[in-house]
Amino acid sequence: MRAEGIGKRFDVGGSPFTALEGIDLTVREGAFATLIGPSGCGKSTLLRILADVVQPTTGTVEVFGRTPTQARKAAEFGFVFQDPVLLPWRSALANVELPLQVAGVPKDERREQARDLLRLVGLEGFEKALPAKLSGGMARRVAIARALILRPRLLFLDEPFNGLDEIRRRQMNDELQRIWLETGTTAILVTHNVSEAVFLSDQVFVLGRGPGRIIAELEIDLPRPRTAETMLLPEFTAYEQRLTDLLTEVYREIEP
Ligand SMILES: Nc1ncnc2c1ncn2[C@@H]1O[C@H](COP(=O)(O)OP(=O)(O)OP(=O)(O)O)[C@@H](O)[C@H]1O
Repeated sequence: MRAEGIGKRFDVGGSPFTALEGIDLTVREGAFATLIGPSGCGKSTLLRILADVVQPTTGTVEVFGRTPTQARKAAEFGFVFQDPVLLPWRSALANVELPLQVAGVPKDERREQARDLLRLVGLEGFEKALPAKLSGGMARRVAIARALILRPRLLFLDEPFNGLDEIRRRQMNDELQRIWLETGTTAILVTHNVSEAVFLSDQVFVLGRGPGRIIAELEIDLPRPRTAETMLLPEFTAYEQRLTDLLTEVYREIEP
């Protein structure tokens, strides 16, 4: 996907506020890309523009040769939000199959696909569980399974592991990498977490603020699948340090 000259102005209490300006980015097909930057730099807004949820004020987006609206209508997008937003009265399986139900897919077929996906996200045996019975990590896996059920070419993830402790977050990063490798989808993640960005990504876009813009792009060239051992490699630590330095610069610009 390619975005060119993306800008976004909001009307805040009658005055214009420029949230994003001059954003150019290209995410390779099949890559795992991450947007990282300080709070309020426009990461979520940019993700929503790429996903056709919000319209840009300037610029264009092209997704596999289509406009974002065409791609969204062709069900090429999957979305995982910060909050898993599961329907509390539906079982894990029924939550995952919902997009297929809406699309009118017969019951047996959608059940089978939902079951396969729950297995893929490591929740075999929890098909009948209601969301209230699931841990935070499990609920997020259900949300990822639901986002994958229409077999999207592009998966958008907006801080999906916020609020999980460090160990759970690492487990979810492992799972997400495995799922991404198995499905071959292109993924775009928003995060604040430097290790998460390095662990998961092929491409990292660092955003600065005032207005939101891309200040650096980092290629993470580490073999897959990445593991706990990968995180101990000097190359891994060097990428973390480089990213931390870039973010420190950005924070210094905001609050010297
Ligand atoms: N609908 C809106 N109307 C007015 N201003 C908005 C709107 N949506 C976002 N903004 C503003 O645009 C800026 C970017 O917001 P956005 O949520 O995209 O940032 P972010 O980098 O994702 O932040 P965080 O990391 O805290 O989630 C913020 O200053 C925010 O207040």
